[in-house]
Amino acid sequence: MIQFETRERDVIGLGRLCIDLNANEIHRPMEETRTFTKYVGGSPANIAIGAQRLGLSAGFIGKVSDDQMGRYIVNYLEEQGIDTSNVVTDKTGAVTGLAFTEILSPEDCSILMYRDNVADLLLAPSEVSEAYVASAKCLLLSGTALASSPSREAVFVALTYANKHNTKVVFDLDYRPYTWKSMEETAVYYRLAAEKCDVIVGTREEFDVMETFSEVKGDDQQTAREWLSHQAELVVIKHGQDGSKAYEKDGTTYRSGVYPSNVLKTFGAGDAYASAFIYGLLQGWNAEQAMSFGSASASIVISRHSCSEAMPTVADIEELMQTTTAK
Ligand SMILES: Nc1ncnc2c1ncn2[C@@H]1O[C@H](COP(=O)(O)OP(=O)(O)OP(=O)(O)O)[C@@H](O)[C@H]1O
Ligand SMILES: O=C(O)C[C@@H](O)[C@H](O)C(=O)CO
Repeated sequence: MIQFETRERDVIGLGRLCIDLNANEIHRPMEETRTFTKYVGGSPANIAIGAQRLGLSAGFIGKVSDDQMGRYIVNYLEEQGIDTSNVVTDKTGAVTGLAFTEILSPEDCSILMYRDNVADLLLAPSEVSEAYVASAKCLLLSGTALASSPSREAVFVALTYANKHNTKVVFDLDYRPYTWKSMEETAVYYRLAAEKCDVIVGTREEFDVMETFSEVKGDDQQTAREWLSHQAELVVIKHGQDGSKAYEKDGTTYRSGVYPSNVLKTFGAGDAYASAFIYGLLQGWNAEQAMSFGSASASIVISRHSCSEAMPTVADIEELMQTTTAK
């Protein structure tokens, strides 16, 4: 079980704050889409919003554009009760990343990302506060924040502060290929970060990317052995509809099934899972209980149109777990 310090704040997200534009006309290609609904997006933003929705106290370290979109994001975070004191506004004319989503079918969804000159990757090392990182029980790091400088260096400064103050780091790999120059670059920086993290969460495919230069070749137990040999106390490997597995340093392993869902769209599952999983760890639950809570949260979010706005409450999750059986 992960032991957290007693702190002012439960979790601080670090990474991108973006806008999701989810097609309203579902089950058709985006070429035929006329209208979208705007939501706050960005995986770490979704996770922080999900955590706050579950009653945790969340904050964020990030950078937004100096325009209506940036202000929309900050306003929304504040409406949710999330601390935005460490969300800075870019002054170089950078823009907000846009994620246009296409829902062709429950199984066939895609995301078109506009991420040129985005503000979130301009977060500077000097904009990461040591005291702020030290004020939280855990830091939620999105792997995409490592995709380019200066955000990359800001991440490593945040990791230094977190390790110094025993702020536990949850590293959600969140691999988004369109943000990286190459898979090799991703592998190098993911490894450097993962070796300084306490919990690592990713899909099998995301671990495969991180293990590009490793002996490990797609085997969950070898993956766990690799990353638990560093600082990590817990490695969680997600397998979509096949559920997820968790591995601890002492060899304990856990498995979680999935809760049947009336799937509208599949994206957002990982963010819902991560926020509820972090909630479980912070309650002192074991990994199996936390994973199950995460799976139930994911089942709810993929049945709804949004990601951030769809994040459930504890009551929502508990009701689903009481009325549905995971498989
Ligand atoms: N079709 C589904 N039905 C029910 N639960 C699902 C489904 N797909 C995913 N989940 C749940 O969500 C969790 C995370 O999903 P997945 O493994 O796809 O991660 P991910 O790829 O990070 O998600 P995302 O699609 O948001 O990027 C799974 O472990 C499972 O519990
Ligand atoms: O993380 C992104 O940049 C895209 C998200 O905003 C979107 O909601 C999603 O893919 C959730 O996983």
